[in-house]
Amino acid sequence: MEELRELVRPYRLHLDFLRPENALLRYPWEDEAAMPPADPPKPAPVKGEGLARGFLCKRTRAKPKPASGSRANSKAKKVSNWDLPPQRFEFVEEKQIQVGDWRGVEQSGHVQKPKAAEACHFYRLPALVPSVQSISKYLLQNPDLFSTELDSVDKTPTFEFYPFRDGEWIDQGMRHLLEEILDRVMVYVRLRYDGRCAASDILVRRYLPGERRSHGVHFDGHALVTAVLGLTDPETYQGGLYVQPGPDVTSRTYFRLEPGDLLVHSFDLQHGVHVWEGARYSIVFWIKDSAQAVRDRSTPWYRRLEEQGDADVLFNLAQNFEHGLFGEPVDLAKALELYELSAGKGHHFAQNNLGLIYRRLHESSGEEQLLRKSVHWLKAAAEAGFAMAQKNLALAYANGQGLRRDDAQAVVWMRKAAEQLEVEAAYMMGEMYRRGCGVSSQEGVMWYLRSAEAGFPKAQYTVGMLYLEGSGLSQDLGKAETWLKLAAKQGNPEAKNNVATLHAQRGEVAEASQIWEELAKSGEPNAQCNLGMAYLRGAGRPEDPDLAAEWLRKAAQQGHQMALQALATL
Ligand SMILES: O=C(O)CCC(=O)C(=O)O
Ligand SMILES: [Fe+2]
Repeated sequence: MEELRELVRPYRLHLDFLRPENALLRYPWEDEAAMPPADPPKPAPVKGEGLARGFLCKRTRAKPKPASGSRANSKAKKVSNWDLPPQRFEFVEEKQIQVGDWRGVEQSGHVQKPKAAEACHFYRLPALVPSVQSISKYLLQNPDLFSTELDSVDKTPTFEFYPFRDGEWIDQGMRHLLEEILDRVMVYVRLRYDGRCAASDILVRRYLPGERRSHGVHFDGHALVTAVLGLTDPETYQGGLYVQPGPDVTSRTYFRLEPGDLLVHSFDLQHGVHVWEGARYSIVFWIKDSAQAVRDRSTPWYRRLEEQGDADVLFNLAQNFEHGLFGEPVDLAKALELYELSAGKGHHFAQNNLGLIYRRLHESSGEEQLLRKSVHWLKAAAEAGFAMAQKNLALAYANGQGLRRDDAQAVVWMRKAAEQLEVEAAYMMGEMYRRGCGVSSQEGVMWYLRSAEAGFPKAQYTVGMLYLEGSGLSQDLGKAETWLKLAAKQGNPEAKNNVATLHAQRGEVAEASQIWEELAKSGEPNAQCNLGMAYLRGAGRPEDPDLAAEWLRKAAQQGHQMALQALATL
């Protein structure tokens, strides 16, 4: 055994964070009696991963923790949104309805649109489906149906599964279980919205501990109507589907959905999902205004409604023109015109998008006035309280894009976004600590933990590394491995590499090489180097100098220093 350890020792160096140049600060804040060193070591700059390219904060020293009893400590502490229980939406109106052969109750609710006279209406049909047990059983028995592919926006796995797509059944097992339910949903939707409505997609989502458990606030712009079927007992989890009519989290309320309850809303409902505790499953039905729209994958209702000037319609249509979606051509001039109209009506999503588009246009043209417009709109949305814009404004301050570079302001705005239960912003607060932007170590680690607990893979990886190193958290190899495994399960390549490394350090070289091989084939340089070493030393792989050289070369071509050194000794 000792011999194997000896063989795999170099792998330890491949743990990214353990390389001297990436070493984390160590502050003994866990020990109440101890104070941080008077002159703490400067944090090492870390390359741009995680934040926008070019992000590099000035190095600042972490401030010593105030001694207990000091003024700072005795100030009444504001309760964080992260510690408040989710607030529930209460339906007050209800009436008896008949949907085909189903008689039941329709509950109506609405929220006022910000800065507009209109309200957005939605409905809950309690117990539309008498039992969802067989569906839940099917989903539990087939966990692999859920995709671990990465979301195009935030690059984390989605854990979603489409049994029905573009008007066609894909999964016959689910067809058997859902066909009658879909019929019932459609009878209701046609009565309530438009007699020609047709189902476009059905999506099953899961939100499990350790996995992604939040979808930021958004519109379902591709569907005229969305219906969400509850599958999980709401007593067993906290949070869930929420409506957020205003720009900020304080306007957010959560829908209680018993298994079998249906919640129905239109394209202009600002909503999202955040699950604090427990596990939740849901089924989402996306419905268009005609069978033709399903066939064409189009959203014709926006063109029909455009003239009425609703800010949500203008925003959704602008997105279609910006990206050439749903049958519209890419037309940036038209997109800008619509975004401007929507932003002028106070639409914070439109304002945020304008901020980003104007910055892109500035980058390609060099026109200063475009950058001023970008900052104007980002600030408008951020000051209104919109977390996405606050995050973008923070990065603009950190990178000096259109604003004088200002780390303190970057932290202020990122903290505001993170306080709104934004898992990526929370992770970035941790990064800001690690990059020496003036976030205390205590606060930085707290944000990493919040983000990790909410399922954000990069934060899970980082928390794993903090436990491994005993940096900021007391060293705990068990917890380290648990967090690294969670991040690895969500596809984080560095975490997979380090889980393999931990196996290797215990002498479990077969398991280690297996993981490295998979990862190396996907192009991860640390794993390529480690696999090369495994072939070189015959650890977990037959000794094979040719294969060793091949993998080491692949890693070296990506600039991997260890691989370069190892190659030089061959
Ligand atoms: O899971 C849910 O309840 C809804 C998810 C959602 O909003 C979406 O998929 O667009
Ligand atoms: Fe949605």
